[in-house]
Amino acid sequence: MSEQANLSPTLVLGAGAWGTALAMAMARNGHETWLWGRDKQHYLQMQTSRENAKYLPGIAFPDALSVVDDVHKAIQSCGHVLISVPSKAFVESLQMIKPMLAAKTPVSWATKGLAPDTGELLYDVARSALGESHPLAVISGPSFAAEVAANLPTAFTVASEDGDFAKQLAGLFHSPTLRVYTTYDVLGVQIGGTVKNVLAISAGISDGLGYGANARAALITRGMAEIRRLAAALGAETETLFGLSGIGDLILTCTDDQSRNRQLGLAIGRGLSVDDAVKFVGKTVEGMDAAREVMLRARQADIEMPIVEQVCKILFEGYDPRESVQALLCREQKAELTPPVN
Ligand SMILES: NC(=O)C1=CN([C@@H]2O[C@H](COP(=O)(O)OP(=O)(O)OC[C@H]3O[C@@H](n4cnc5c(N)ncnc54)[C@H](O)[C@@H]3O)[C@@H](O)[C@H]2O)C=CC1
Ligand SMILES: O=C(CO)COP(=O)(O)O
Repeated sequence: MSEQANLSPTLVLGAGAWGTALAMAMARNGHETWLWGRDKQHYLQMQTSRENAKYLPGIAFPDALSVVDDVHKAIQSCGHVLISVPSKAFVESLQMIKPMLAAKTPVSWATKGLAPDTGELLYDVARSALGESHPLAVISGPSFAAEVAANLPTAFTVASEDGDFAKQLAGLFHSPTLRVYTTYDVLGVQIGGTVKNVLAISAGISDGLGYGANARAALITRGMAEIRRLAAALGAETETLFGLSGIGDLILTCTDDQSRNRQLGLAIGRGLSVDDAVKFVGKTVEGMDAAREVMLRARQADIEMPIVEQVCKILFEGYDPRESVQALLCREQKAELTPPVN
């Protein structure tokens, strides 16, 4: 993509919390931004009230943000599409835009997760669905939608193999309250953003059981070791995992109750069944699907991810969370670091 290409207007697909917050951030910078959600009633509400009362109540849309109804027309005339739907709707969104997308229109997404069932990285899914002509990018990092919408200081990362696209996309968001970094390591950014959701469930379970700060710190640190193992096996840069989309997002979601993944874990740890905990949270919890898919990728790569494995056992096999903690503690003694072999 050339440095002069124009990304404006951006069409944001998915009027949930994160799509809306990202649309507001771009529009606040004066970039024309179109927001589309699939629900007609929701569209009418946003159109009339100039806010997204369902997900981000009380925060007015900037003037440069328009809510659009005719998605087909919008896809044909936008300069860039940003997808912000849950991972289970990602493929469906690509299929919807594909027939209408102009040949080289850049596509980015803020979805965190893997493709359902196959565990494919969304970058690979998007590349094979859309072909080679579209610049692609992933947005990820420690960023709760409500804080971005409220204009609180935030930093996140844009990853693309196309450096010009990464720079221009980052530029749409960059502001005195939003620092946006770029990277070429799309693999590392996606792995960090996916696995941290599973680990946030584990941290929530531990806190819900009443275990202390030591246990939480151990889960974060050993969870990071699991992310590193998977990332290394798939060919990501280790450095990425020490950045915003790795350790940054892991800390955020494991420690703050705004995280829906952590909320699910807390509810399970406090004694709700998994089904009741899902109902209780009542929001998008990406770590549920991700747990299964991450485990699939770990088995394919023949690496150990014991915390993710225990989360899967609790979520899908009816394990008692206390038994899972015991299983983790009773693993054979291990070295954290062994001396280099000369
Ligand atoms: N909320 C947050 O703070 C952040 C969320 N994310 C990620 O962004 C993605 C979206 O999350 P949220 O916006 O928070 O979820 P949300 O639950 O607030 O909203 C999801 C939206 O997607 C819509 N949707 C579902 N299927 C759709 C389809 N097939 N076509 C069009 N729209 C569809 C829903 O109607 C809903 O409006 C997730 O992968 C999440 O992990 C990433 C960073 C921050
Ligand atoms: O990814 C997020 C913040 O970076 C949002 O986390 P939750 O999906 O757990 O709420």
